Amino acid sequence: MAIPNVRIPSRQLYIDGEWREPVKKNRIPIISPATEEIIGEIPAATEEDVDIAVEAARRALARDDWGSTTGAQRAKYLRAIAAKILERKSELAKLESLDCGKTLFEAAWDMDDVAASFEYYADLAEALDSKRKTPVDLHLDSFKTYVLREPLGVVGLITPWNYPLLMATWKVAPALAAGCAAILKPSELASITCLELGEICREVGLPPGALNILTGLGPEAGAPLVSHPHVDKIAFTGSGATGVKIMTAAAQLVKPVTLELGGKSPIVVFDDIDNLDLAVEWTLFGCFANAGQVCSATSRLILQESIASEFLERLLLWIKNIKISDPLEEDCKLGPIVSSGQYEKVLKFISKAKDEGATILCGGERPQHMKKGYYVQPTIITDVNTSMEIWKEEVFGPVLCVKTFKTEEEAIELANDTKYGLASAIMSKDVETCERFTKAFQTGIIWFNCSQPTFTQLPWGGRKRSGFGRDLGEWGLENYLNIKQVTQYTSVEPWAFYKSPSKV
Ligand SMILES: NC(=O)c1ccc[n+]([C@@H]2O[C@H](COP(=O)([O-])OP(=O)(O)OC[C@H]3O[C@@H](n4cnc5c(N)ncnc54)[C@H](O)[C@@H]3O)[C@@H](O)[C@H]2O)c1
Ligand SMILES: C[N+](C)(C)CCCC=O
Ligand code: NA
Repeated sequence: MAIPNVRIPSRQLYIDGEWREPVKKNRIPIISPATEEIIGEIPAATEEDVDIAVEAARRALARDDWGSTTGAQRAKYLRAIAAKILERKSELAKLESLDCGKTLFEAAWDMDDVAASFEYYADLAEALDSKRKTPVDLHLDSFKTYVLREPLGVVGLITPWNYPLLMATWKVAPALAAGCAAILKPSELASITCLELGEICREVGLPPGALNILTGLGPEAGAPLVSHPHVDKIAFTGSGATGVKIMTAAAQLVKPVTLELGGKSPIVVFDDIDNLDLAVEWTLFGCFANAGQVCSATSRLILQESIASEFLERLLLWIKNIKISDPLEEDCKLGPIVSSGQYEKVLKFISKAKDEGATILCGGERPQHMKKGYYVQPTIITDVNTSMEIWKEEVFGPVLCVKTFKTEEEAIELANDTKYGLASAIMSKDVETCERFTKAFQTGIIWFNCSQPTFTQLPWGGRKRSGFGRDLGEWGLENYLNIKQVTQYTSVEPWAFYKSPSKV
């Protein structure tokens, strides 16, 4: 096994521009998903730390060095952060891989995306200066009006472990671009790189309190953020169950939330595809990248019956080439699941599918050559019916389930046969078929002839039980802006609704 030449920094909470020990001094061990060993620890914030961080954020908004900045000034901080991320890319990628088990290659990809997101929102922060005040012409002589776009205030950002720094960045970068003061609560299962973002913010001189980073458990550090009266908005990415808790708690204060939740996304493959291998590779990538721990994973393969057996044979051949190893090893294509809890959950989904009568076409177990770590083989499940758990529930592991279809109507029905609505993919050479599916798919993201490519400029989010609101693109920035209308009476004439006492 490759021994990583990277030290895991020991950090405190990042509050008000400095490192602070949690009030209760609690810490949480970091367990390597590849070796099951304790490799470090993170600070565990509680309600008391949330109060301190919220006050620091409020002070930042009240101070000129953050609260009165122009978008162009904020863009400089965002670009400086992007530059530092790239400078430390190799180290950050290793830390991410050690912490959550993703392959080093994918972790390095993430770091490029992180830097690109900070750069992108730097551009949008600059552009915001000219859009801050928009006159609205009412075609009236007596009124002049305009609309202001202002920072929303103090925002709480609660994020998951599958793309730790990237998911945090999708919220931190637009929140800072908008001029908000933010409190980030990353997942307790993978917080290392998010804490390093704190060090980067300190190094680039981001004004104290503009970004605070509180690591810790969901109920202890996340919940108090949601119910804090001075947190103006919660942006959340994570599981549906937590999303419901957050929405319920936020509703008590009529606090706005955006929720990016899970999915059970379909990939529909038609028999007119020219290149079977191309479709096979996207199918694999769509379900097994990041060991299937992707909210948008296309984990339901819906195959046209006429090519089903040939397609499955090709899938089995390609799967043999997936290198399962320590995620830091060169060419590793499948690392471990993030934690023992998630690992057990994935194996339970597979055994329940077997119990319900499905066939495990390949995989289904821990790979024999991996003696330690939370590894699961890439798994394909056939003979699935639509009442089975494996068809309906998000596994969040390398598990693909397969059904076949004869007609387009049947394919659409199967694709939409889910409570989720995040993403869908279609593989066909016929543009009109693809367009009909675009209309029919009940999801926020649609991929033609591919699965998963994600671009910072495009809106990301779902509908149905996959949540609401959009990260990324200009929509991501809107999440953190308050819209304020200003109406001015410009006439010198009386309003004349009441009778004036001076006019007897
Ligand atoms: N739609 C998307 O863009 C997207 C992206 C990544 C992950 N996900 C989803 O996230 C899930 C996996 O992530 P996870 O296991 O980290 O999710 P999770 O819901 O367990 O945790 C997410 C975050 O919420 C916090 N949290 C937990 N309980 C809380 C509470 N009561 N109050 C406030 N915060 C609380 C956690 O500490 C963590 O930071 C999957 O379902 C996946 O589909 C969605
Ligand atoms: C950029 N990816 C790979 C599509 C990740 C999406 C985030 C959801 O888990
Ligand atoms: Na971890």
